Amino acid sequence: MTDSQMTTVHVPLAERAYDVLIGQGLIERAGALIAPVLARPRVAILTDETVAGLHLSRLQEALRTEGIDSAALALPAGESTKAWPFLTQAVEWLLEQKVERRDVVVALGGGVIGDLAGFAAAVLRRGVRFVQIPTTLLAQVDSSVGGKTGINSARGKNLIGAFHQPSLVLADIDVLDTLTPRDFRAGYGEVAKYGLLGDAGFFEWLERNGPALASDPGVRQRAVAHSVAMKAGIVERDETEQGERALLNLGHTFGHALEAATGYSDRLLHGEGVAIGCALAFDLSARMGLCSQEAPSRVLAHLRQMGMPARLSDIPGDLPGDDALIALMGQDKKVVDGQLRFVLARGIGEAFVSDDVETAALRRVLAEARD
Ligand SMILES: O=C(O)C(=O)C[C@@H](O)[C@H](O)[C@H](O)COP(=O)(O)O
Repeated sequence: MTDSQMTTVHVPLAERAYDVLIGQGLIERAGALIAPVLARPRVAILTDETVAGLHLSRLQEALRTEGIDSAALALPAGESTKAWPFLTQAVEWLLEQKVERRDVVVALGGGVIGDLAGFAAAVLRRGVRFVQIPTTLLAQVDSSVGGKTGINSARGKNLIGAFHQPSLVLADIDVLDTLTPRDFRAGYGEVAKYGLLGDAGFFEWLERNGPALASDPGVRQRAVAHSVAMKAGIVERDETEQGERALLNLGHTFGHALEAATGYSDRLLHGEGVAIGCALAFDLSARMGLCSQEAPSRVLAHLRQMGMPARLSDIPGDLPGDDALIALMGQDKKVVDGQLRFVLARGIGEAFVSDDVETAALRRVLAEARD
């Protein structure tokens, strides 16, 4: 693919500014694309065992072609890797590789690897640079951009971490062909989120084009680029989530509680939790009289059209009761003075943050979503 077909989204954060490059065949060109951010021709790659089998040798070959040496560590795939023992393993390995302050760590993988590698880079020698090569739809449209890095605690999702911006993001949309249909769909939860939180026109476009995302590279590139551009704009205005950035958390108060309740297991992928969370956030908004019933109906219909879970009853196995779920929500990072804050909506594309949520309405929404 020529450069004219590659989309560049710039994240303008002064001395922490960087580009997100979105296009086809970027892994094959990774050596040339990464070289400008390197102080010396050597990188340490953190990846997972599944991604290593699919893409690591191509990446290392592309680096070698440009004279860049690389060493790689592959961790187990899955959300349970986003935990202290694997962070320790990654950091100790990076030290063993003698990664220096001016060196670059490369995160090759989905959100788990990107978040963990970014956090490892943030704490290694008090901070080294890193490059994200996201290999899932979710990581391309969301977690690789914006600098939220970290790991999970049994008490909640992403509770240990740091803001640490990458120096470059390479989103090669071809690699999404290797995802399982379930993993691809899970990432779609975050794509739909952008339309729901702030762009009704994009949501309408997704209602028409969403099903083609899995097969049409043009549609895919447009959806990824639009999502990244929206995120870059929000991150530019509110890098450390003092206000507007909390909108990117639409669906996450519910979603993170459900992920903790299911033990960060295969029962519920992060993007699936976000999809259910978005549906519930719109249900709650309608129940509180903030938006018409048409909005949650459209959200539910679209998630169903895309084959996504949207209710608590779509999660296999038993879930804890409402009190336990609400207690898990109490660890949410948006909580202020012990008060839960939710991202609600006045309509599609009109999200806002509220600390004024009636517990009765919340319980009603959770109860209805169990049926
Ligand atoms: O980048 C952000 O800001 C987001 O909230 C995007 C979320 O989709 C992402 O899952 C993020 O990691 C959640 O952050 P958290 O602070 O709520 O854990």
